[in-house]
Amino acid sequence: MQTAHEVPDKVVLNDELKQYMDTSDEWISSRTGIRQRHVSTGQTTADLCTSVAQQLLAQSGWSADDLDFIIVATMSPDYMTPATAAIVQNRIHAQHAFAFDLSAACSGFIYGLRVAKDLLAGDCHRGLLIGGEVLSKLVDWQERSTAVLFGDGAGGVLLEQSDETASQFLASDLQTLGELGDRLTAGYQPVTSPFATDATDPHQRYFEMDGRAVYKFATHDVPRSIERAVTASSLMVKDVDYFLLHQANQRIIDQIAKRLAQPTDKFLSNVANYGNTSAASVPILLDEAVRNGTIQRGQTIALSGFGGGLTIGTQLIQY
Ligand SMILES: O=C(O)C1CCN(c2ccc(-c3cc(CO)ccc3Cl)cn2)CC1
Repeated sequence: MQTAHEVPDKVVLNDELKQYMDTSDEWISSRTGIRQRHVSTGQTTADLCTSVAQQLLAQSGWSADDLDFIIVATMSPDYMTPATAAIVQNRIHAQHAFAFDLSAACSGFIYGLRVAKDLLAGDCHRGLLIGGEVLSKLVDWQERSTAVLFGDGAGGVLLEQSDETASQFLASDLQTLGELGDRLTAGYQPVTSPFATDATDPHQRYFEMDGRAVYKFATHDVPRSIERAVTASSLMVKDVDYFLLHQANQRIIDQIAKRLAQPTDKFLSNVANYGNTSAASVPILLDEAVRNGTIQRGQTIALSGFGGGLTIGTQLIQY
């Protein structure tokens, strides 16, 4: 499993946000653990994902012609159509790959791992799964409760059909709580036409979040998802070497560690540097942990995403 990531060069420190809203480094860092985030100055989700795809091919030695599929997990695509994955497919000239986007917000990369695993169990031999976001275009930069939380970036993996890859994927647990969907919304597109007479949904294009509700959901339901995946893998929570959770908020990560009764040093974290990058957060964290040697071959890793939908996804892997 090759890993790679790409973030915009522009770094915005917490204190720089004081120019746009009433906030402070102290509030942001104490309540979220975030100290900075990378923000696009013009790069699109497709741009970031294309860079990740090019890195993955260069690292693996495979050519774009060898790819059977490209999946981009994103809640911030460049267009409704073409899919961001299709833009990437064109740019890297992966002429034999079918390409599609997957929309599951912060669980998108984990949902994508399940889809990719099933494709590789069939007639597909090689593919890319990339989580990519430019959330800065979905943020109301005057709304301090949400604007301080998010960042831009992309991360991904090149997966191949092999006995090793098949054995790497242990159990997964994917859940959607649609009844809580309105607790976290972004990118609403109202019905507009000469015939539109009914009142449209009050939601808007920018992020809106019931922080308390999403916080409670994350701290209650994510531990349960991890426990289901671990049990289904005939393992115990203590057998997991590292937990790579969606990087939304350090207090949430610490609370999940407490509920699982596991030491916090098993829970890798880079939320301080990137903020919440939704579908990109787990693959960025995975790539950094592989590159800095934290994650070693043979270790048991729990990958968990959670957020919009509301969704949860946990994938256990034997790295
Ligand atoms: O302490 C405070 O006042 C607030 C309390 C609420 N907080 C939250 C709450 C939820 C999220 C969040 C967001 C997403 C969206 O991708 C997904 C998953 C989560 Cl768990 C992030 N922060 C921030 C600090």
